[in-house]
Amino acid sequence: MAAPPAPEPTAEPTAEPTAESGAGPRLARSGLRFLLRRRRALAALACWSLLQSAQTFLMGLGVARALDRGFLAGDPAAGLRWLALTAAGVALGALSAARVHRAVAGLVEPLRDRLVTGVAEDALRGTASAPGVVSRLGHQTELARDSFAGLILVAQTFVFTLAGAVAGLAALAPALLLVVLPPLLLGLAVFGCALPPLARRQRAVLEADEALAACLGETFAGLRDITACGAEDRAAAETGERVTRELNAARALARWGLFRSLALGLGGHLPLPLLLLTAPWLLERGVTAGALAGALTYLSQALLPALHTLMDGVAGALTRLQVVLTRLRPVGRGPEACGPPAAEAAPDEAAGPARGLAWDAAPGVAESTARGAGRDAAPEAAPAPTALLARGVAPQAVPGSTAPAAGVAPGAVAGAASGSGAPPALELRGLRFAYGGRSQALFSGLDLVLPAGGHLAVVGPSGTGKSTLAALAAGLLAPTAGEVLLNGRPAAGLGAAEAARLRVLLPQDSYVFTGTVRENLAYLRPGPTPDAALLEAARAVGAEAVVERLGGPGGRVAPEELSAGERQLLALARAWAAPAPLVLLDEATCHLDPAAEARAERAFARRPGGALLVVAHRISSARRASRVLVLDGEDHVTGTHARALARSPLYRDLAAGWAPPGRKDPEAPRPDPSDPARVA
Ligand SMILES: Nc1ncnc2c1ncn2[C@@H]1O[C@H](COP(=O)(O)OP(=O)(O)OP(=O)(O)O)[C@@H](O)[C@H]1O
Repeated sequence: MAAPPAPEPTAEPTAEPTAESGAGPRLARSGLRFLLRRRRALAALACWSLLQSAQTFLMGLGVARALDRGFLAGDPAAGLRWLALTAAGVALGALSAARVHRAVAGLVEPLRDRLVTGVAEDALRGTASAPGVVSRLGHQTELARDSFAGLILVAQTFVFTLAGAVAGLAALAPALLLVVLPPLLLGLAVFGCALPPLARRQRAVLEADEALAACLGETFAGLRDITACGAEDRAAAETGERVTRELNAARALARWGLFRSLALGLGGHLPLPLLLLTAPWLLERGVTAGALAGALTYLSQALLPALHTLMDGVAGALTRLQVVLTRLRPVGRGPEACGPPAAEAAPDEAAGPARGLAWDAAPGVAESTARGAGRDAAPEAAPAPTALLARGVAPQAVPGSTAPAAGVAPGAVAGAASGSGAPPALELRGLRFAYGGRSQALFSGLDLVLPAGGHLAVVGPSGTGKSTLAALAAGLLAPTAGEVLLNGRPAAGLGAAEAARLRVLLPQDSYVFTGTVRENLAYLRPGPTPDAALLEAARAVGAEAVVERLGGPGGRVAPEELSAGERQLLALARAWAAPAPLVLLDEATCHLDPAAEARAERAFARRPGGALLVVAHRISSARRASRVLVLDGEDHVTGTHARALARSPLYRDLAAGWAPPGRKDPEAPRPDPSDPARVA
């Protein structure tokens, strides 16, 4: 069964993240309540801001009077006095700016205290993870404070500048207001309408960017597993989808950004030419040349910059504040990494706005879920390839691949038969390989045939190329010369997904991912798999106790809570349940004790029609195989255990101290007369 197709990237990002619908207005209301409870700080802010209004007021008035009563009236001294008064207003404004910042601090510091207290209390209650607490106590609360301060300053500057300019225009000539106010109000109305969608689009860009970053992080960290599972196409498709989503979100934001420009044009720029166009009409009604110049000063020096700051800053600050506050006290989900969409998340993770917002209450700032916390998620909670694997999409489901039929019994190998006529599971023809042109070749002309049902152990000292051989056999490395055939097909010509259908490679560090036991064990199987089949796989390799302890197929797997051996057992069960004809164990049982290792290897050797290549880290492992390949520098010896003993001094050394002579060997391999494994 093919996996459900990945959702088509939408032309426009979802306007409102579902779980956070209504969070904006609720934040605004609770923010207002927060401010109203601090009337003294508000009053101080208003008082000092009035001085800024006075500065604005004097700015245009001073220019007008300097012209009308000074320079144009032939009294330059009066003109200079008015200009001096205007300069004094500027000094007054500078003084008030410092006080305004202090008053703003009186409003925003309590917010930070409140946030810090809440996070600390959560940490003490043990409901927050350490990395999350550190980030929330530091970066996130600072971001909330800065965004809140920015919002207050932008709003305060605009309101008090507007008040000063309107008062000044009224003082110069009320007729000026008739020209200036209508476009200004129209611009503000347009901006007011565009602000909520703008903030949503800005938020969508932020979330798309975070999701892409999280997805890329997981993908890069899990590259080896992605390659081993043949999931490159899938990973590329998902990453590409995130890129497209971010692109679409950015385009949507840019489209809505046009309204911001329109609003600025109407409210800030249009009054200037209007004043010039209506100058004759205004002059007829007694407006002086100085008053006109003063009005132009108000527009260009005060209103336009204030509008610019408001329209540029408010949407971004609002969005940042909303995002940070909802994360500190989550009402929804954080950045979505490469993983199942929200609907697939565990119910506890998808919890909606059940809690209050960060403004309202110091205690109880909630721990984000591993997903909701985005980059704060405990790093160990979901190992790198998790998201890719957790999608439950087997590599066979990669578009374009030919998936084997669903419902293959565990341990039964799809398309493989041990009978005559079946192609070998693995064949190496004249294999030559060196890492780089100048390195010594690890293999030069190695021939090897591993038939369906065969069991080969690769042994040799460290660094002789055992893992390299496994990677070559898996098609993960390309030979310098010669050929690797998987099930009779050149590995070089296989797509990643097709190669993954023909072999499973288990490295020393086995990966399990956050999800259910079922998802972990069934990952390499196409289509739905009955639990009984998964339990059978677990039993076969000796993982039943781990599965039981985790709560059966539906139990949750937390990789960081498993020992290395337990992780290996789950990975072995997954490989055993896979329909691939060839299993390559590259020291994949190194964390198991000898008895557990023996049980797992025998289980793989018994897989009907399945071939096994084991990179052995214990000589007992080699003893169980029907053929042994001894890597000893340029010399390769292969054959049965007896033949290897006879022909390879190295193998004799490795086997020394093994079973005492004459003792019945419990690891003696089953007779395998049909196995034509050979090395030239
Ligand atoms: N990516 C690489 N680039 C260059 N040289 C490499 C690379 N990987 C491995 N080698 C070298 O190739 C040789 C064989 O490495 P390989 O890991 O296959 O040996 P091994 O027999 O599996 O060793 P061990 O038993 O210690 O795991 C070593 O000398 C190693 O340093």
